[in-house]
Amino acid sequence: MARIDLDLAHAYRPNPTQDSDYALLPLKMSFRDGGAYALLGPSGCGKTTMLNIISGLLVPSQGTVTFDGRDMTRATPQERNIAQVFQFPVIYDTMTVAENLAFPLRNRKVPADQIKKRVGEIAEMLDMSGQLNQRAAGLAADAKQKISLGRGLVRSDVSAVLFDEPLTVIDPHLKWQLRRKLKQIHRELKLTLIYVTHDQVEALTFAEEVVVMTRGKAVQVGSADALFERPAHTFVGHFIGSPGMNFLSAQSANGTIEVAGTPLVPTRELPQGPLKIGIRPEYLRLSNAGAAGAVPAVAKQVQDVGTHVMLTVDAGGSLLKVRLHSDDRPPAVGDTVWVRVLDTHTCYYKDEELVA
Ligand SMILES: Nc1ncnc2c1ncn2[C@@H]1O[C@H](COP(=O)(O)OP(=O)(O)OP(=O)(O)O)[C@@H](O)[C@H]1O
Repeated sequence: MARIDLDLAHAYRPNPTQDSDYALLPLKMSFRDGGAYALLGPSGCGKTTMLNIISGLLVPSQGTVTFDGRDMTRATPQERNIAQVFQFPVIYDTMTVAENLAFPLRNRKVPADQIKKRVGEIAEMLDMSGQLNQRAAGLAADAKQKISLGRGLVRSDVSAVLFDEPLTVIDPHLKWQLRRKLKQIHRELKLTLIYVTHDQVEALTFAEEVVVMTRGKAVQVGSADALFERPAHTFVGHFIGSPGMNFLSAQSANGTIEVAGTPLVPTRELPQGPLKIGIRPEYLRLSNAGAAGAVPAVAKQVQDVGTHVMLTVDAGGSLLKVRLHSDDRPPAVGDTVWVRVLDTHTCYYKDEELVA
């Protein structure tokens, strides 16, 4: 296993001049030895480009990739000793499950008794012990993908295991099980794992640290908790959470902050000038008229989603989602309600970056 450091940028076209010419804008990032990471972001944000640069399938157009301080920028995937699991199964149909799992170890001339032991362990972790002697050809797509996962995880001497959307072909129920399984496997095997996905649930369940990417930029690297509580960029606020964070324009001057036409007293020291405040639907509370930190709003939609009621309100022209608590009385559409927009969970943004 290895610590992986990136200090690079990548453009697929020659002579990049503007930001949009880059698939990856200049970035510096470290992946800790033994850490579990997810690269999360919408289609086209640069996840696969970053993964291919780490694996050695792609040489960055500028900068370096180092493994434990050694320059690996131009090293092949074999020289980097990387295992990869792709979206679709890469296995040998004519071999049995056990032979497939053993293949990466046989290639490395690992002694037979060690192979047997390791294959047994991996099969057990993936609930495949009963299928070891079956031919891969007869198995369903998700069983085949489990073999691919197993082949990625079977060697304990790899620098890292890279996964590119590995659960795409798996049915939803099994997907849920496998996500948990991978997390458990990570705890047991302590391999460095880097996992690409555009699915936030997948990223947040699997990874200790999630790298959130948008338009060639890694905008935040953090735990699920940090991404939820303190999004470093408004994009992270929007992208993480269901629904995402609410944003309201605000104006800060001389110790007051005007939000949706209402002057409020901030509980924190804030920079002067135009700001955005961000507050999650889970933290936005209904309050009494005129309460500290609250603004008036008009109820636009009241939606019972089973576990809770989701209220949509219009506060000075901005629509906000409020997740009602069990003791809140849902208003009727058209009612004026007061919502507390300033509290300890409120985040403040200037030019889309978190400032307080
Ligand atoms: N071989 C290539 N040649 C030219 N441009 C490319 C190439 N591969 C990717 N790109 C561009 O680079 C940008 C980043 O693509 P990348 O595949 O890394 O994104 P992604 O986040 O993995 O997206 P997806 O989830 O759709 O795979 C996109 O604008 C894409 O069109």
